[in-house]
Amino acid sequence: MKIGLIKEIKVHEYRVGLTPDCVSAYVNAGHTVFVEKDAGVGAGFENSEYEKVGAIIEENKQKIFDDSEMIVKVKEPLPEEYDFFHEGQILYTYLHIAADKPQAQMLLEKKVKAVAYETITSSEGGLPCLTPMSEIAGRLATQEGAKYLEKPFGGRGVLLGGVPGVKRGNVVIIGGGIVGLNACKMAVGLGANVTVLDISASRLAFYDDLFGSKVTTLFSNRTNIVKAISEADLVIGAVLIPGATAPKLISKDDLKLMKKNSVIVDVAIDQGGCFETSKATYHDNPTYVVNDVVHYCVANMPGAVSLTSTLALTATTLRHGLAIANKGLEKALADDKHLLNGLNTYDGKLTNEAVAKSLDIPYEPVTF
Ligand SMILES: NC(=O)C1=CN([C@@H]2O[C@H](COP(=O)(O)OP(=O)(O)OC[C@H]3O[C@@H](n4cnc5c(N)ncnc54)[C@H](O)[C@@H]3O)[C@@H](O)[C@H]2O)C=CC1
Ligand SMILES: CC(=O)C(=O)O
Ligand SMILES: [Mg+2]
Repeated sequence: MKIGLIKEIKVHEYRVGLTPDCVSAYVNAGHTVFVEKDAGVGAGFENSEYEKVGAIIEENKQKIFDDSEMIVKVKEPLPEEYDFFHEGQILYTYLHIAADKPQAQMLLEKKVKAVAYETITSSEGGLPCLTPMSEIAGRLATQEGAKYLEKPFGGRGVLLGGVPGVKRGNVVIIGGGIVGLNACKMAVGLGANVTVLDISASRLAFYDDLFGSKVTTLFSNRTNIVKAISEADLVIGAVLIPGATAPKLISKDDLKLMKKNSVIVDVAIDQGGCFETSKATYHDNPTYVVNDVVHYCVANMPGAVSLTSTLALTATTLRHGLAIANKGLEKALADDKHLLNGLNTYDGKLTNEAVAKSLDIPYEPVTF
């Protein structure tokens, strides 16, 4: 198969969809890999390293799209990239289309066969190709939250760990999945007072077993959310209903209950965010203020730690990418229901139920 590796164009997105080691695996399996010039530079991989393992470096982005049967990326296509695609092309990347109707329409109109990393499942449960980025985003969420609590960055001037004689900061994590767990580990490590809210009793029990009295667990309901955020210095939004837009759990009015210059990090922003006031920001200007609450809503947080992220991401995406290349997409989907769960659009059909529901577009499952 002919595979095109595209350089990301999102603001301050430095990850790349394939490392030289990944390219080597494709080439050794008999595939041709076109690498857009400098695609890997932001993650520390030079063109020469790709060339050494057999990639063809190409400067002309349109030519790569024209010549490739499968495009491998990290982030969703941006509007400037829509015209590059051709009918029947395979796209293997994060899509997050539940909160991005124009992109969904483009993929449907162009009949792109789009496999989204974030809806691929596994036999052990969970979302294996989202997990590594959620681990990173969770850890970063606490790190960024701690930074924006600093006065020069607009925060209320609170050190999360406190010091002897002065109380610790309060961190509230809404959604205790992978992002939540990793945010929690970092917050506990910093010595903060941590509260985790989730709708899953078993998930809360897991936290209780893991952290004991270091973490307070609460059922995620209106009463508990309102009380928790009113006492918080840092609130981390980390809910997910796979494929769907995030539920809005905190309204603009609710922010008035929060402390002045407290901080929200809405990691769920790529699925639309779980705060009414969240809107996507970029690493070059990551925060804004609403009702005296600092909002950090970067939708590609892992892009900031591009080397760690690229190694973690590609370690999990390579297997399915190789299966698609080796068997052809249709056979790979027929053989693996977990990969089929990753399929979001095919031949003009929206093939993921949760995504279709969020977009109010008919769900048209496909079988192979
Ligand atoms: N901004 C960024 O750069 C990144 C964003 N993400 C996003 O972070 C979000 C979370 O991802 P994961 O932790 O991997 O998902 P996950 O599926 O592991 O965890 C989600 C958790 O939310 C809980 N939940 C669902 N509804 C809830 C509610 N009403 N109240 C409280 N909890 C609720 C679930 O029970 C689950 O435990 C996703 O939207 C994901 O795409 C992930 C990586 C990077
Ligand atoms: C998951 C995601 O959106 C990211 O890593 O950017
Ligand atoms: Mg994202």
